[in-house]
Amino acid sequence: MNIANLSKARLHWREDGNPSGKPVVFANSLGTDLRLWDKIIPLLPQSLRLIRFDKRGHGLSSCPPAPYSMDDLICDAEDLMDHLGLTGVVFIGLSIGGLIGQGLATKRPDLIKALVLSNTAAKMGDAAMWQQRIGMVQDGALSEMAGPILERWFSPPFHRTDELEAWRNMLTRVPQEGYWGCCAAIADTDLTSNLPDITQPTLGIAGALDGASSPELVRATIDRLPNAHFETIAGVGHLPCVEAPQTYADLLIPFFEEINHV
Ligand SMILES: O=C(O)CC1=CCC(=O)O1
Repeated sequence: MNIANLSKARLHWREDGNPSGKPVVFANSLGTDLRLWDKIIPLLPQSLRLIRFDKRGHGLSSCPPAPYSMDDLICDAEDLMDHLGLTGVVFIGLSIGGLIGQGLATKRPDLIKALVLSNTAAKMGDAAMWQQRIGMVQDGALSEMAGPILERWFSPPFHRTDELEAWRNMLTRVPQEGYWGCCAAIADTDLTSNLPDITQPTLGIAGALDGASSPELVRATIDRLPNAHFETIAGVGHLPCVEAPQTYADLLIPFFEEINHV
């Protein structure tokens, strides 16, 4: 098991592919850990160095006292990449992971060569909605909230699969403090004014049935980036890497080729 003891947190991370290959770093969504990418990793070129991590308060990483700021989450990812000696990274961030990616792209352009912004936006939801969610989680209601959250994560057909229960388990076992700490970071974040400065090549991905970040919302962010293009995956919700892994990989691989990252 790999644990990096960083300046503000201890992060659990995992590496697949070729340790000497070009680096790709994956960042997960709220309520998920690095297993979010389990189906994607084997579909990608194994010549790449494929690194994923549990953000603070999730998975096997430490759970510092909440609330967290987006700067904390960006700093954790930056520290991890520096700890691993990475440069020229393709950073793939889903949802809150995409907010981290947007922040890193302008803070550390030396580190981030290109971005995949999946099911994310420069601003996600409004502060009142997040404050309500924080209150409910602090009252111990994460299990009760799981139904509506899973409806945003997955399409109706996926809800009839045996896998759904496993994702419910992942979500409801997130430490309360880790979950609401990340909600607080999202509530306070609006990166809209940074978008024109994200000059790295970017692939935007949306899920046609995403109830958390609609294709219109994702597109509104991607359209403001100087060097980006946008794709929508049909029939999937907020976590297309889980519901349609082959389609997702079929978007990533040509993007890697286009930016000479294979
Ligand atoms: O839990 C949700 O509603 C989906 C989500 C919002 C931000 C994130 O990372 O996931």
